[in-house]
Amino acid sequence: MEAVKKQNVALDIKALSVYYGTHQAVKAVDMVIPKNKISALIGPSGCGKSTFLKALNRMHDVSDNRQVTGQIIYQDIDVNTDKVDQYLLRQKIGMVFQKPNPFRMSIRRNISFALERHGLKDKQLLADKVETSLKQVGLWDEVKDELDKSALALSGGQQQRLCIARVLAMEPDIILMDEPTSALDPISTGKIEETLDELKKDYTIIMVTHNLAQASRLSDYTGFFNYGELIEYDNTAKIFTDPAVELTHSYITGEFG
Ligand SMILES: Nc1ncnc2c1ncn2[C@@H]1O[C@H](COP(=O)(O)OP(=O)(O)OP(=O)(O)O)[C@@H](O)[C@H]1O
Repeated sequence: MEAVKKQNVALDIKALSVYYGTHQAVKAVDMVIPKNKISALIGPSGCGKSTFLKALNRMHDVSDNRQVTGQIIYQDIDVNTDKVDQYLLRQKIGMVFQKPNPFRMSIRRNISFALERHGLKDKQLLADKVETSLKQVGLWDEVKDELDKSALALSGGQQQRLCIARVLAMEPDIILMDEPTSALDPISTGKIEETLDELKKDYTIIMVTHNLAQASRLSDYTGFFNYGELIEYDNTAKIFTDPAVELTHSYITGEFG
């Protein structure tokens, strides 16, 4: 991949390894992730994509016999150290999971809850935040008249867009997504893809996907993982048409996986 200018780097990952006990699930990954682009992470089941993604905002509970070594440079700081407040880090590097996980609360509260806990009290500001973030995910028109209804009454696709809106309300720089559409129908998937395409103007998105067609139509860059190693990371068009490594070609063409 061509060098990325420093001001365009969202994350500079150096020799990142993750261990579950003695099992090394991620093996010394180096990766420079460009800002305001969508990067897709692909590879066969169990190759360490989710483990890698979770390490980026320190979701691994080290007390659980896990170890994460290496550096994750975000805004000139290595965030893979205990000195960094994980709570603040997760605001700046938010996460959306495979299965929509809205809080058991109203649509409005799903967005405002964390903001209120952060001390935002002004009702008008809170209302503005709810509206803006729901508009960003294209959900506002669908829910504006029922903001006090339970979020659990929404469809799966709407719930996932609400979860994305909830992350956006915290004003992150980077959004991590672990197979964000794999539990959704094709229409909801299409809406989320449209949303992500729109969001990348302002946010860096790093997304694990099993869906190669999705990676190829949506992402700017693609990283191929195998057995915990990053085999290659490059422009998506290059990975899908002319990868540097034969193994990537075999995976893309469905020879294994
Ligand atoms: N909580 C855990 N404890 C122990 N080993 C784990 C744990 N989670 C994952 N692993 C192991 O780490 C390796 C990588 O798993 P991971 O879920 O990161 O892969 P993946 O590429 O995201 O897989 P998939 O595409 O199936 O979701 C696998 O060998 C898996 O068995």
